[in-house]
Amino acid sequence: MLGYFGPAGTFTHQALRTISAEDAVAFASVREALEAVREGQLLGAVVPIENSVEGGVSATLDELIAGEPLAIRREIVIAVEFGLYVRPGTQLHEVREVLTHGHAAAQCRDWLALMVPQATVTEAGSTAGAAAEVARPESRYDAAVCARVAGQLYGLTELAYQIEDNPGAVTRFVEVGLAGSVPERTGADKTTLVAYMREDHAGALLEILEQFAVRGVNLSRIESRPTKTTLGSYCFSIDVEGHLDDKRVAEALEGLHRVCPRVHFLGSYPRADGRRPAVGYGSTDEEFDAAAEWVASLGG
Ligand SMILES: O=C(O)C(=O)Cc1ccccc1
Repeated sequence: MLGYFGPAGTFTHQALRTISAEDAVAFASVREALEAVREGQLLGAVVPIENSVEGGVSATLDELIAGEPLAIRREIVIAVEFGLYVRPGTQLHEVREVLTHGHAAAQCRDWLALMVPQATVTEAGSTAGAAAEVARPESRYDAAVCARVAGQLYGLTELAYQIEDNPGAVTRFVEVGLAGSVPERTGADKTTLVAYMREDHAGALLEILEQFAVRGVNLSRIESRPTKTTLGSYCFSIDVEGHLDDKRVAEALEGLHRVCPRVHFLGSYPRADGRRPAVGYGSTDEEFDAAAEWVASLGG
């Protein structure tokens, strides 16, 4: 069975529904969902990882870095549209307390400031959790910013829809399982990894980037995250275009292993958009093989 960052009605739940119609278990936090995968209670879990407006979801990136190895085996990208939902009867001018997930608040900041300037916005665990809370008659919160399905599910009234400041925003979710088997290469894949930087070393970040650049590997995301040991100590969470079975990617990983004190491989998996990377000259598998054969032949 799969788990997801819930409760029912979250955007993560919607993402999960695009890949599975079977029953799934909701968890109140990304940590709890991933912990259940680590403990073997679930086949996998769907969690948010990146938003086109807000960037990486730090709770997920941090959880993937910490603890027992987990691996991403699929990505799901969905459009996110938000609405403002209240208990039946509440009018817009009566909304004083808004509850929602931090990413939703950030994506609707301008609209909320303009349309409910009198309101205070409080962060909830999730958008659907906020809707469930607002649905309680005695709740101190007047409105939730959430998906339309969540508003409906918890019996709320829609005061406004598509209140996001950046129309067309998408969120990327990943299905995570125990590390071990890597999905087969499709030719349109992504690989996620975490590289730790050598400390007190000039050019350490450049050294990491070089490993990809010289092998023609394009990056689709790179974010620094604190290692949580000392102030100023960082690692990099990176998505690259390609699969572990692509020679250029495998060689880049070997290079990282030589120049970084620690590298975590977090999975190779098919891209949601099916886009194949443009592999520049000198970076195809055939060219890597031909080069290796040539070097092997030199000794006679
Ligand atoms: O709270 C939710 O519904 C989530 O799944 C997390 C989230 C919040 C805002 C945008 C995308 C995902």
